[in-house]
Amino acid sequence: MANTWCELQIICDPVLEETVFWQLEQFGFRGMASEKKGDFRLIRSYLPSQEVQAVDLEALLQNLSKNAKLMSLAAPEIHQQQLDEEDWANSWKQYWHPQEIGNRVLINPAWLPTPDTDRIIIHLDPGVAFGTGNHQTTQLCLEALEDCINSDAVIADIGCGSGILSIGSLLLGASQVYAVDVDPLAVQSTASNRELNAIKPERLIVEQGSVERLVSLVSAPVDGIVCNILAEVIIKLIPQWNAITHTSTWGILSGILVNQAEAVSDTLTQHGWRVTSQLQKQDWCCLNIRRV
Ligand SMILES: C[S@@+](CC[C@H](N)C(=O)[O-])C[C@H]1O[C@@H](n2cnc3c(N)ncnc32)[C@H](O)[C@@H]1O
Repeated sequence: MANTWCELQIICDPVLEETVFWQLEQFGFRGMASEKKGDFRLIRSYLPSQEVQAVDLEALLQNLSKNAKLMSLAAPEIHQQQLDEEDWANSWKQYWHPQEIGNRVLINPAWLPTPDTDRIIIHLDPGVAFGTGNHQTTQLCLEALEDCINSDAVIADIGCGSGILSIGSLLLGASQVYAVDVDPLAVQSTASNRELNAIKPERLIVEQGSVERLVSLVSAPVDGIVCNILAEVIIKLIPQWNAITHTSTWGILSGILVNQAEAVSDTLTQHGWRVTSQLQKQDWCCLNIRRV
């Protein structure tokens, strides 16, 4: 007899999206996917039926309505259905499937079997954190990492999200990564993905915070920086980077729209960095940089 899955569909105000993700994760739901539905968001999430206890589900529904009420928003609309293994797999495939990135990396959702491939596999359960590999900015960073990483490199991942770039760096040959994120949920997600990829905690150190946290964390200047955050945030962080880098540290920056690249480049120049090359996917670009 096939396993069955519980699919929860939640239609809510976009403002509630993060709260809903958080609540679902607390309850143990996996693989959240969200899409636009008119002025609302439709969030789908899944849990094996045998793990669903009626009493917990009721508590989840009450929490979601309470949160909406506190923010004076309409209560989310919730639908639940059972899917058999095959239906679940089919519905899931629309949103999450193994994804090849660049020449060497494959992102595999944690709940799918490990594919037979020569590529480096990053096992990932992004939970609520950003970094599934679906976004162009993450893809650009992973592609750039393929060319930059040399063995023994120590790297700082600023804004680690799910930990995708930290884990990618280590699997591509880096010796150690210091990862930080201002969002505690991202820190949690990076730590659980570290475990999923059987990476020792001393090789991937993850803490809540930003560059100021790295200043006290790193024992020596890092060889590389990856930072996929929005351009305006990157511009604010650049002046702090000299405290954690040496004179030939390289960097990979994304989250930058093509028309923002010049402003980022100008700030880099003012602080002793230069752009060595630029990659682009649709409206997004990725800057390869080096300290001079
Ligand atoms: C676009 S996501 C990138 C996630 C992942 N590194 C990737 O490439 O897919 C940006 C992340 O940066 C974090 N963040 C935003 N501002 C930050 C800051 N000033 N310092 C550190 N992290 C920050 C966010 O919480 C978010 O997790």
